[in-house]
Amino acid sequence: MSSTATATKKQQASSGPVLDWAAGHGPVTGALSATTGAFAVATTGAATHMPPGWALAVGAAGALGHTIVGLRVRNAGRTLATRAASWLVGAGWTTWAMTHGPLTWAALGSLATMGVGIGAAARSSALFEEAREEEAIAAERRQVAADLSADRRAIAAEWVDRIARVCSITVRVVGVEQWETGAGYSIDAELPAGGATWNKIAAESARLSADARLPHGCTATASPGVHQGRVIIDVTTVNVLEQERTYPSDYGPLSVHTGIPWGYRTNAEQILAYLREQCALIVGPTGSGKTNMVHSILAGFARADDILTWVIDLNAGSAGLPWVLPALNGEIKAEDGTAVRPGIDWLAGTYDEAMTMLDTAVRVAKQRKMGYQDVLSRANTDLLPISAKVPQIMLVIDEGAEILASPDRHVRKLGDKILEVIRIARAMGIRTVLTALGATGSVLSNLMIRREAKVRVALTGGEKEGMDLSKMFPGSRGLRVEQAPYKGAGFMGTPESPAALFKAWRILPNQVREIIAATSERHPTLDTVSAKAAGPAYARRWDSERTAWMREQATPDVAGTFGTGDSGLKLSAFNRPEQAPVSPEDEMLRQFREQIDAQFGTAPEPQGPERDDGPPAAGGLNLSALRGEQDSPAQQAALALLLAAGREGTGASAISRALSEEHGTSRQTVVGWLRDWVKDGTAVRVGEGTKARYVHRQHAPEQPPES
Ligand SMILES: Nc1ncnc2c1ncn2[C@@H]1O[C@H](COP(=O)(O)OP(=O)(O)OP(=O)(O)O)[C@@H](O)[C@H]1O
Repeated sequence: MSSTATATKKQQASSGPVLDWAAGHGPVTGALSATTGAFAVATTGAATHMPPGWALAVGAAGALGHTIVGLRVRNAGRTLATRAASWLVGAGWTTWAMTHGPLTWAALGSLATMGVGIGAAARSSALFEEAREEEAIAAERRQVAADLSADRRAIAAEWVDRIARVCSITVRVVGVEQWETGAGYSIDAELPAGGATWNKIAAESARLSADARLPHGCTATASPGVHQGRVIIDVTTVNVLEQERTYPSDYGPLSVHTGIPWGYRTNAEQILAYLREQCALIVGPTGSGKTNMVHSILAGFARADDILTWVIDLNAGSAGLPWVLPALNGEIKAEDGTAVRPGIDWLAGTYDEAMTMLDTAVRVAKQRKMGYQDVLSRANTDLLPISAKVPQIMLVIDEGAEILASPDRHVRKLGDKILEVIRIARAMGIRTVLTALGATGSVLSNLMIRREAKVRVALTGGEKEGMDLSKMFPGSRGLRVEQAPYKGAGFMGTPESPAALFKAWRILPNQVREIIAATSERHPTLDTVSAKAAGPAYARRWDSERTAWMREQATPDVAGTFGTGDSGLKLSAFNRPEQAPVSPEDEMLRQFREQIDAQFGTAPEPQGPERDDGPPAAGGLNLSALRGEQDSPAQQAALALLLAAGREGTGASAISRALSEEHGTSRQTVVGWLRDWVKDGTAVRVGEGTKARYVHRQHAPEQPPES
């Protein structure tokens, strides 16, 4: 819209002028309006013997009015002249026509010629006006660019001098790029002929930083440019490692394929961990911010729609509890008031549970290898294609490195299982994140860890003792512990991003709760092939006897695990005697079980590759109701197997085979249970004779609508 039209609109809106001298006309309508107006005035004026001088006076006033308005909206001189001339020519013709008679061929012919003339003049002045506006905008842009490049030129000149002074090399700066994060800039420079290399500048990093008077924690780091005669110098001007930055509040979906953000670099850019094939090792002494970092890692995994997170924490469960308790406690509800799923898929806090989890992981990996042969051959790959339907399992093992290096034979068994998972499960989509307090020598000398765990983090948090960065990041030079003296800060290196300074985001319990709520619907469920292999060990993971250890750990202030006093999780339900007819813990676990049962079924909802993704179906079987005296663990396990069998269903023989080792259940007993379940609607029998299968009602083909 032209400035004239804009000004007109504004004017109308504010004062509403009686005579609109700036009334919008195009070249054609303007000319038409002028000529028809002049003709009308001339004919009426002649008929009524109006003094011809009046027409001239009106024309002069029109020219004046339009000129004033034109000046106010800053029309070009050419536009003003065109408009004023149109008024005056029109008025002149009217005066002449009134004197000599408007209805003569001479008057009409000259009027038509005048109309065409006014139209052409108006068109040319409109075009000129448009061009003038465009030129003004371009000039403004040129000015901004000039200011910017003046800035860059100043930086370039300053660094050419500095490099000459400190390194005795005269470079030519090719480009300066200011970082979008505002934390510094990069200089692209050409090295002089004569064999100067980028390393010579890199070696003087500390002196260059001092010469540039950079704040503490900021660096000037040189790295190779596009070819060996070029160098890139990254200069940080703001020490973002010193600042406390909270976990980004965008909890949008992530994927194992697109990388999971674990923190940010000194240029404030996110650093991503790609864990489809890699395992990770995080080392941090007590107080370095390791627990906080684990929480921000779990946050990233919770946000992914193709990751299931299994956590082992034999140390009071602090790594996993905040991701389970708010859901377990019923503190968080979905928007529609239904229960939310915990932010992690399984939490092992005891030796036995950890062993069960690791055994399950091994079984799942082996089963996937067999069950997905056709998928692998169709995709022509030996890496199982991970998706929301066939999710990656991320095993997060707090102080896992200590488990691996433990002198205790019992604990070492767990360590061996961890190594087995790392060894066999890469292709099948199970990877581990191990944390370590330190003592990494023996762990890092383990070939399996060296080969498979190349995503590495060393949190220093000011700790200088026992931090051997050269072992954590072999081949990296110039990393010094004292560069990152802040909690949550340290070094991170991945196959994609060389080891360098970084910091983890601070994540507080309220964000953990927000993420649990925001991601509840997004978590995948274990695929049918894996769920079958996982069996009851997985399906019953939230059972009361299995989660009993949480009762001891669920002290009133789990917030302590976040190192914060006031904004911690308030696990009030643990301390609410009025809600605890038996004991607060039993009541809490009962509620949790009911919620999980009601919302998702205690067993996973296997979603085979053939099924659509979707939110977990509500109204799963309330297993809590079945958990009576007569309901034996074997029967519960059988029911879990039925659930895990999904749409395909299963039979008495298969169930009894699966139960025989642990429970010694006979086929006959299972037949009895199946018959009972068909009677009470828990299961549906499909097929006949040898093809007869039992399908849990959740997966039954024609499931009656829930009442
Ligand atoms: N990324 C961070 N940014 C800012 N401060 C942090 C960060 N991470 C940790 N901190 C601070 O450091 C303190 C200790 O953190 P955290 O409990 O995670 O350390 P830790 O290494 O797990 O120690 P411990 O083993 O004793 O639990 C926190 O209370 C917090 O004040």
